[in-house]
Amino acid sequence: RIKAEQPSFDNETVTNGQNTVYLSFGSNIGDRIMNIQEAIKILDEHESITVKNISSFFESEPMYYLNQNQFINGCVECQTILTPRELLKAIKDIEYNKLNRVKEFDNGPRTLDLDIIMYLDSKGNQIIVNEPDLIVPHDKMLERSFVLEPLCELIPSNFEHPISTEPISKHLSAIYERGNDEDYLWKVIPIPNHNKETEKGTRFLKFKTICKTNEFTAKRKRITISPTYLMGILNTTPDSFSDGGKYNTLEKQLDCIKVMCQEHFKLHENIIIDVGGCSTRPNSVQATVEEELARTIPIIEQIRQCKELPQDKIIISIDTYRSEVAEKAIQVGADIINDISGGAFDSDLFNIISSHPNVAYVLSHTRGDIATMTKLTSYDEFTGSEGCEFFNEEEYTGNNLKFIRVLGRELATRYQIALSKGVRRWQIIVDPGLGFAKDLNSNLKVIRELPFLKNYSFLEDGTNNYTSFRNLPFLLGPSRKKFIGTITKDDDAQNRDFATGSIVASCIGFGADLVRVHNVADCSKSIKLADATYKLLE
Ligand SMILES: Nc1nc2ncc(COP(=O)(O)O)nc2c(=O)[nH]1
Ligand SMILES: Nc1nc2ncc(COP(=O)(O)O)nc2c(=O)[nH]1
Repeated sequence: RIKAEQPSFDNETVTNGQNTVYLSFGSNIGDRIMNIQEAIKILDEHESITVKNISSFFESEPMYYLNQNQFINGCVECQTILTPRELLKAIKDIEYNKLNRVKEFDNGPRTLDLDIIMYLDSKGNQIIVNEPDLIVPHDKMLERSFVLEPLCELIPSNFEHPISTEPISKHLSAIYERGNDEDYLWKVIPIPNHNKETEKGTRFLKFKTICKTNEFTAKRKRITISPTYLMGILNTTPDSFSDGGKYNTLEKQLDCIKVMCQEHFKLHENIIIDVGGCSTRPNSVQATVEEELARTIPIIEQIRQCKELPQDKIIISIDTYRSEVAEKAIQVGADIINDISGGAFDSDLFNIISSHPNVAYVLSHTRGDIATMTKLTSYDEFTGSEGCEFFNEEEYTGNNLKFIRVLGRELATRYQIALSKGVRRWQIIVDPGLGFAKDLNSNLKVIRELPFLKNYSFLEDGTNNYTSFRNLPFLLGPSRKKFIGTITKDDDAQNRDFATGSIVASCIGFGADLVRVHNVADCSKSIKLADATYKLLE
């Protein structure tokens, strides 16, 4: 336990301006996600507290007292004029009076636990408090991956602990170096639960990342060891380049889905079905909203009403950039909004996503629009705000990663816009947009340099706007795309399935967490093989 020296804050700076505080939250009773979302809402509504940033959600094994439920943990960054003592009173009020927490014993189960982790005054100085019932920074934080992992999503990797003066990211690496399995967390993305009989609350997309030391180079790197999710494409558009509208009736679509699932569940636990009613092929004619709704809503309803399908294993995404289609699809049972435009084609889309905090959102990279994207393939210039990039722990200004730095910064800009509209980090899956505003070489770099993109973070000059892709799952959609046909000399998209199986394995080898494919039966096997090879999953 770290004993802080004497309290070193003068009331002046703490009470005269917006202080930045990092809180950790945990819940392991009842609907854990709802408890946490409710607590964050109450925090933000408090007249003297503003929520600025929230980490992902993590599921973790209980520490200290092991005979209890797994926790959902995370961290939240707030601005407040409250002193540390006043803040403690406010969060205890939220725990005990607003969320009716009953504390049976120390380290025991709780509906909600909020702790002050760090407190910086309006000038950015760390405030140290060392009183019997209030120790800041939290005296156990450095032994808790369930605090440091989410916290490292919110602070630059060179952010130091005020007492150890070591970067907090180094303390987290030290925990992982101990190699205790219970220190590794599941990153969870809440999605709706449609099976009323089972537990209420949410289902999750789950991802587990560990730090492995390369036995030859002794370098440590983060690798995901959880199974890759397959997103199977259901094109309901007559002109989609790969299916030519052979699923143009509800019955045919439902039959296709039953076959898709039957094959897939031989090898995998669940499936994501991506329903698309408006082609996003470059230069394709865009369906009207009415056409898109007519092609997608009925089949989503049919899937959700089909008793033969195991509802809790079926996750539905809607491939749309339109807010009206997204809203309607969510109402009839979609779990994920898969938007190729990064929220750029419909200014109301982010509002829809933020009004459904338990629906996941695929934040994709593209440029321009369907008609212009093929011309916008130069990555020599930075667009958007000035700032610096980090990869892993180091600030990076090298030139050889220019493509990834430009791509990362454009994705970070869209990410910041999404958050400014109320979308939460815990909802986001990132897609670097294979085939969208990228030439052949750029598409191959997206795959080859994926590890850098997954470790990318960006600090905007002169602000605290820090965007880290740490723990955000990456979706790649290479299936039957032109860049494959160019290399394999297959002009007809229908002949690219074998090649797609190969490139899917490469995507997983470089760290893809989800892959979007047409041929589910074949790619199911490619994924299983790639997971066994790269993710140590036999
Ligand atoms: N995984 C996990 N284990 C835990 N064990 C004890 C406490 C008690 O924490 P406290 O010392 O802040 O009351 N909190 C957690 C928690 O949030 N997550
Ligand atoms: N998330 C995501 N969604 C997508 N939707 C359509 C297409 C265009 O390909 P298609 O016409 O074969 O569906 N590609 C993607 C993609 O790469 N990622």
